[in-house]
Amino acid sequence: MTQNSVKRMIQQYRCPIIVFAKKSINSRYFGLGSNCLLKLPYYKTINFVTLSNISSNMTRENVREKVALIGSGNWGTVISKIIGNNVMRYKEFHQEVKMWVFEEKVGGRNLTELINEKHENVKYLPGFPIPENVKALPDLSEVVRDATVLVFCIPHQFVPKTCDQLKGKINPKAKAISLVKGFETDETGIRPMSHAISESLNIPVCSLSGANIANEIAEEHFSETTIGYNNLEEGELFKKLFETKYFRVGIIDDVVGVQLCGALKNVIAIGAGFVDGLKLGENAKAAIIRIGFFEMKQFMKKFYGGIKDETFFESCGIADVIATCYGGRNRKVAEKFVTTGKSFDQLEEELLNGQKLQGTLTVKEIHRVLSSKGINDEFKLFTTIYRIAFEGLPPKSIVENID
Ligand SMILES: NC(=O)c1ccc[n+]([C@@H]2O[C@H](COP(=O)([O-])OP(=O)(O)OC[C@H]3O[C@@H](n4cnc5c(N)ncnc54)[C@H](O)[C@@H]3O)[C@@H](O)[C@H]2O)c1
Ligand SMILES: O=P(O)(O)OC[C@H](O)CO
Repeated sequence: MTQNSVKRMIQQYRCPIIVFAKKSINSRYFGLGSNCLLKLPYYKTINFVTLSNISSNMTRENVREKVALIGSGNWGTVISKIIGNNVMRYKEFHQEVKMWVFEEKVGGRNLTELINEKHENVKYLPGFPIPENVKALPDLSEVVRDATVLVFCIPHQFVPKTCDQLKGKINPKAKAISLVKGFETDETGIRPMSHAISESLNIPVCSLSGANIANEIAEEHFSETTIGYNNLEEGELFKKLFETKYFRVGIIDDVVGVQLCGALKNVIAIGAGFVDGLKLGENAKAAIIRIGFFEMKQFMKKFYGGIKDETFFESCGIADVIATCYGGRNRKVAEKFVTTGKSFDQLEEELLNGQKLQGTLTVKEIHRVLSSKGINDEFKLFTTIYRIAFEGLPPKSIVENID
């Protein structure tokens, strides 16, 4: 092998690491220096190691994270664009992203085939290109095989079953981040998605949530988001994976707080939609936002110790309440609930083309917890929203039943 053939190999295979079988045959032997001498755009350094010292040389720096994206709905697809581009920018990551698609037929063809052929999710995010290094797959096991980073972005009702399917299939050293806006409940309280995933798969889980209406971010309009971490190193790695010029990432050591805000703001959005349907104007909507924000904070503090006050003033907190009460799907469908008198299930089916509401389920889930604890009176807005949505209370009660 000549110096030129080694260079060609590096370029052809985009190698970040070159392993030499014999100690005597090393990078100097080829006149390549002890580390990277080629100014290639895709790696900052190329690591030359010999087989004999490969294990000691394989530091965190040169073991690249393989990213699997679990989900490909409206937000999942925007995220595939962001992380697909970012893994190409940083040497910490392997350059392919495998994306799990819950397979379905679109125009008689498999959605995975359409995504891989057109590099576009024609059903959940039509009109926006997906980077070519994002590979859509219908088989969950194949998506997570070898992955060291799992990004969960599916509606919260599908998380338990998806985790069941993942048991025993993932890399035990993997780490995850949940972009899911929802939680699990039972009579005793709530279980954040990060805990549900972590307990099911025995891996650490961070969270990401913010004022993030997917289509606006697909357009690359400026927005912010918040990552909640337990371990700073993981928080910083995830920031690298997600941040772009138009998608600014703040990090805070409050995994639970970040994601609970993301779940509960959907309840407030339903209240805001009722106000819009009733045409009560902006003052009334601002009042619902204020009271909703207060109940959200009370609820979180009651059910979880350790949530930081600062979290409520990050993108995941007040900013997401505002964004979702003006531009989200929960708001839109709640408005139609008032103006058409149809049920939420019917409207979801008719208006969202397969996309899922998270707020209606969360309204039911928190009502169950509040009822079992006998504390509905402490959460008058949340309780009224439940009763309008599911017990036939007139929508105008939204402003009559609150103090
Ligand atoms: N869309 C947004 O603007 C937005 C922004 C931030 C966060 N989120 C959150 O991200 C999460 C994912 O939402 P989304 O917008 O990507 O999805 P979506 O609502 O657009 O689409 C629903 C997805 O669920 C999939 N699905 C249907 N049945 C399934 C099943 N049985 N098992 C697994 N998957 C199934 C569909 O294939 C589709 O990919 C939600 O918690 C949502 O609140 C959404
Ligand atoms: O469309 P929604 O109501 O699910 O809200 C979308 C995002 O969560 C807003 O941040």
